[in-house]
Amino acid sequence: MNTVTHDNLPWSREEFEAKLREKGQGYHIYHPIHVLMYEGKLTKEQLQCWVANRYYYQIMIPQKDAAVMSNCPDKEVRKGWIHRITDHDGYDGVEGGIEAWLKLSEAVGLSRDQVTSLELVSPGVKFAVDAYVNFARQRPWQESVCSSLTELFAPHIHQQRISSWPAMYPWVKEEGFVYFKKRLTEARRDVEQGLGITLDYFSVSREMQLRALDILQFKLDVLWVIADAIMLASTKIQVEDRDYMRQPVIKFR
Ligand SMILES: O=C(O)c1cc(C(=O)O)c2c(n1)C(=O)C(=O)c1cc(C(=O)O)[nH]c1-2
Repeated sequence: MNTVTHDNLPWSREEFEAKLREKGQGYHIYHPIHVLMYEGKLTKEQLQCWVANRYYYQIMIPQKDAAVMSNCPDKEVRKGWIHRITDHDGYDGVEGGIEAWLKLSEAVGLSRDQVTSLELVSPGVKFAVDAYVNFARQRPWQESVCSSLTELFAPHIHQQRISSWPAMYPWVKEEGFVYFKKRLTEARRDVEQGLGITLDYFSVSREMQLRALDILQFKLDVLWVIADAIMLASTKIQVEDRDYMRQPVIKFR
């Protein structure tokens, strides 16, 4: 029989939320590629590589959210969740995030065709993004909701780009910032619903709360691996005296 001790009682909602927020220490804002980006140290080709690869994340997010909804029998939750799909896809003549990302692509000097063909997407990015979508397809919807909570930390990274890019990358056209500005409000609103569901569902036991922290770690890992893969795809690699020169933006297909 399990013994109930102080150590395995569930944390209070406040303590649990604080534990979730502490996970922000592992957010991809601290990944070298994002630090270099913020400091203005990426070349034009490297920034283009990041934009082209991140497009794959952008287009898969609505499919991920449709998977969450398809697993969720609760009408009220679905009513709150559905706008995540229209935020990205757009509706009734209103442009969504995917279109805004394509404008960002053009603002950094890429063509739409180059980006929408996905020919610049590295296999590592594809694997990582697909792992996130498959998680949402296969796991209970409350777990998928929890996995979206990296958005707790996203406004900070969007704000960093809005603040630093105009000075660091003055050649990026103004329209490029629309996406990041849009996400500032959208992410804050999304996280309210996601956090409420997570605190309710996982607070029944310490074991469940620890499971939530593991799920959030999985998502942090997805984002970290995406950043790793993009960094590798955009870096000149030298090993000993051999020069593994890759094109700044490489074609995989
Ligand atoms: O640019 C970023 O660093 C970043 C991070 C994240 C995130 O933390 O998952 C998202 C986004 N952007 C984003 O734009 C977005 O629409 C989004 C949706 C989700 C999600 O898990 O449902 N994360 C993110």
